[in-house]
Amino acid sequence: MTIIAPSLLAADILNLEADVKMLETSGADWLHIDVMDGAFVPNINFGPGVVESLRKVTNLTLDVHLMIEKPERYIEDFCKAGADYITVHAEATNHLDRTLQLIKSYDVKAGVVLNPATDINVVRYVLDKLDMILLMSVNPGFGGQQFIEATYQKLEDLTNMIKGTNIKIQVDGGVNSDNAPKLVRKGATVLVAGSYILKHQNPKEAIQLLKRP
Ligand SMILES: O=C(CO)[C@H](O)[C@H](O)COP(=O)(O)O
Ligand SMILES: [Co+2]
Repeated sequence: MTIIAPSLLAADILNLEADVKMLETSGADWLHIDVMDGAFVPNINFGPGVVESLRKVTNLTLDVHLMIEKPERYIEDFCKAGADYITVHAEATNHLDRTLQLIKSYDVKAGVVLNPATDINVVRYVLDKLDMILLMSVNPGFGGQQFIEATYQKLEDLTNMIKGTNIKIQVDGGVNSDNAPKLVRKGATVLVAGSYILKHQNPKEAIQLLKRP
């Protein structure tokens, strides 16, 4: 069954707890928390304090997507705040292997994120340290962007590369009920969707449509 992770980037920040409860009752499996530093991406939002507050109000898996330069500086803070998964951009650190080891030292699940133009070969020699690989299907920094079609081929190539492992493949950016079935067919196991779910008039129906095989 595909895991659906609504992105809180599209939530009502002044009513975050209400949106979290609504997503729980609507069938969300995880919560995807986008963290942006205004340097790696041209936007700024949540820090570890928000993750800590979310941890107090939900038992859903907290999936933290770090869009920050040198993420190794903040791994301890996000692990202690209660993250279940932390994904770091391969493009944002000079020490990917060491950063993944650091995440795992806190007994938190570790993942690598690849921007649309980044080759999948950058994860080839760290597969043993990965619980998840996140393919960005938009350029990171903003919600509500259009899905990049080249993601399908990249996903197919990545699915072949990790065959025989338990690594999850997550796709993030412009995901909706039109592209979800093809993404799942090509190997995606976790779908992130912000605008599609949170701007839908019936988020429960939106989540069901994304889960449809
Ligand atoms: O990482 C992200 C942006 O950098 C978001 O998770 C992503 O854009 C989700 O939003 P949407 O589904 O609206 O595209
Ligand atoms: Co994201």
